[in-house]
Amino acid sequence: MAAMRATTEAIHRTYAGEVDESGKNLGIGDVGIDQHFGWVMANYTVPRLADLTDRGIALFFGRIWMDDGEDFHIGRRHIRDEHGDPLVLDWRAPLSEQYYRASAHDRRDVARRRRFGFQGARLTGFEDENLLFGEEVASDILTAEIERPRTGPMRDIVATIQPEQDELIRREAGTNLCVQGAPGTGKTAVGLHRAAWLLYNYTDKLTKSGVLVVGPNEGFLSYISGVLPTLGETSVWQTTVHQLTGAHTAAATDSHEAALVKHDERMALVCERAVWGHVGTAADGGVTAEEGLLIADGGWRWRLGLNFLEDAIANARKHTRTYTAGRKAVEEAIVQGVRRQAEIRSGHSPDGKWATKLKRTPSVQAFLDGVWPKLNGKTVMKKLYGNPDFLADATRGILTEEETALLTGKPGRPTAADLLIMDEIESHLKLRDPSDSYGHIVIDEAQDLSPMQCRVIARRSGKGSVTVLGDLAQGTTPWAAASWEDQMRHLGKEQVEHTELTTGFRVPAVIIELANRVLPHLGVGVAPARSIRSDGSLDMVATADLEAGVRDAVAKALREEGLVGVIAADERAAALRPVLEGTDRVELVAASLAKGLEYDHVVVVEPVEIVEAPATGGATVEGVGLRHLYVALTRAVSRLTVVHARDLPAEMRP
Ligand SMILES: Nc1ncnc2c1ncn2[C@@H]1O[C@H](COP(=O)(O)OP(=O)(O)OP(=O)(O)O)[C@@H](O)[C@H]1O
Repeated sequence: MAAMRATTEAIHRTYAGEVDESGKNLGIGDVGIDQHFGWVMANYTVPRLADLTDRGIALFFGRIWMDDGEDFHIGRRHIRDEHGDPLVLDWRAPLSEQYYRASAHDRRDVARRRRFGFQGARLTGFEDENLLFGEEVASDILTAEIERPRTGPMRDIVATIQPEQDELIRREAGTNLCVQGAPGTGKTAVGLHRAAWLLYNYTDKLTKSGVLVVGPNEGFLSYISGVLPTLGETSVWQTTVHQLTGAHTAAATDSHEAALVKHDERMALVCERAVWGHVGTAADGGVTAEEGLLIADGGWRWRLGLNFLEDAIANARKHTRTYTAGRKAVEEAIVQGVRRQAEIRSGHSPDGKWATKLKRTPSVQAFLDGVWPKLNGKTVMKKLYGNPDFLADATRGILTEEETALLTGKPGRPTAADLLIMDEIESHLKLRDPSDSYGHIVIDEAQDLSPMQCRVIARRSGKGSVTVLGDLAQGTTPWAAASWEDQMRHLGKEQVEHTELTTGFRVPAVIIELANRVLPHLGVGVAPARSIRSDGSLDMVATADLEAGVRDAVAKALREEGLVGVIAADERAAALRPVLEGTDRVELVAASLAKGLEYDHVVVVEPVEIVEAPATGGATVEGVGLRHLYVALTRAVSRLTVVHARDLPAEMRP
């Protein structure tokens, strides 16, 4: 890599004089083609030099010997020798698939595979599998990697990607993938590595259209945000659902009941009717059968009949996708109608200037305003929330009267759900610019999205594909999905490959067994995780003084390496803050925010409080507390201590 860097530096030095710091061509040096070439080269070498920086991570982690005698190293990036021949293959290159997928049963022309163990850039060992002789080794290097103490944000797993994960990561770009997986089965890891694989293999298409990763909250994003950059991908935009839907700018909050209605999929129908319901008949435009529409055009007076106008409106309604385009189509039909009359009368066709003038004629504009009034999102929202008759018309047969009564708000001070409604309304008014949608979107914790949130994402996906990751058992929002088929429908994808992951990489068997007791009580038919880990420990501590119990548990946990996460019901977590103040390596997490995170040692505080706690915002959502507990119990990589002063919830008992 040092040699590759030196070559690139030399190229950069040769041409860098031809651009200034902003990358602008200074116009010095050779003229014409040569100058342009120099400019391109100088720009090209800048990101490449950044890419060739030694990050103190081993450049390779595997090697395969093929049946024909060739052998390859597999690593984080491509490395070539001075002749341009590959020394290390990028893990995303097609040939690397053989490294990840070959087995004694399905060798894929691989005779022998070697895994290297590293700490930083220091080689610590290697293990060989002679596939030709049918050897399959339970990898100590994989085990060590999984059990390694966590010191901070999530890391990449390129060195130890498992065959069933690799199979998902490398699905071709057009595939819409939906992955249901129990806690710790590597869903997030698969999603992020898939994003990197796609960008490498479909560079042209995807760097232009963009790849987006959507996560549930800021904490989760900062936990995962380092993975793609270590894989050399800095162009992926990572965002929370709230940022994507603009909810972070919301100025008001809905009651729980109002939010439920506003997030419901039936709201999409309400929005559709609220917009398209504005389309009237020719009579609304002041036209009668006797008179028709009279249009003054210089010295001429044209007349369009009622039937012609009704047909024009019906055609526009049928053939245009957006309301705004519909109005234009009627306007166009009027021009065409008059043009034909003019042609017959004068023998020649009037020009474009004439057409523009005709459209501006007061009678044409008045007709259009009556039949197809100009709208924008704000005016529709205002009418929906401010005009009871309009609201009743828009919701009739779709929502009940009680539900309709909950649809209130101030468009100037929208709630998070109002912004979804606004986005939906706008989608009927105007088509989104196709360049605003992403080539691929990875959606994590997708079970928590409401139908209306899914639809916002769908509109930003357009013709692009998605990787949808989640666990129905960890759904904790009031609108959490009950089925992946429905969720994918809301996301606008019809062709979907569904798959379920059950091998647990995070949580050791003793701990997952405890969590799996809770699973049958969550009302979802998903498969439990089977841990590949037989290590780990579980401690149940009954105490009379909860705070003292937590303090003790944390002190004990700190005797071991790694991060400690203390998870408690939201209110309890706030109360514990002063108790844990100033302790290094300890993070206090409210149960409602623990999703997606992991710690070497987890202390779960008073499970029964987590079960009883209302959902965020004070609402009571049936069963949500138990799901928060399930999430909390599945965050530990090595050790779990459950501290309780009250009885444990019945669902945790054997
Ligand atoms: N092949 C692997 N090699 C090493 N570590 C792995 C592998 N697959 C997953 N892991 C690790 O297992 C842990 C759990 O993975 P991840 O967070 O992706 O699971 P998840 O299914 O998203 O979990 P949750 O449902 O709890 O959010 C992570 O620390 C991840 O790095």
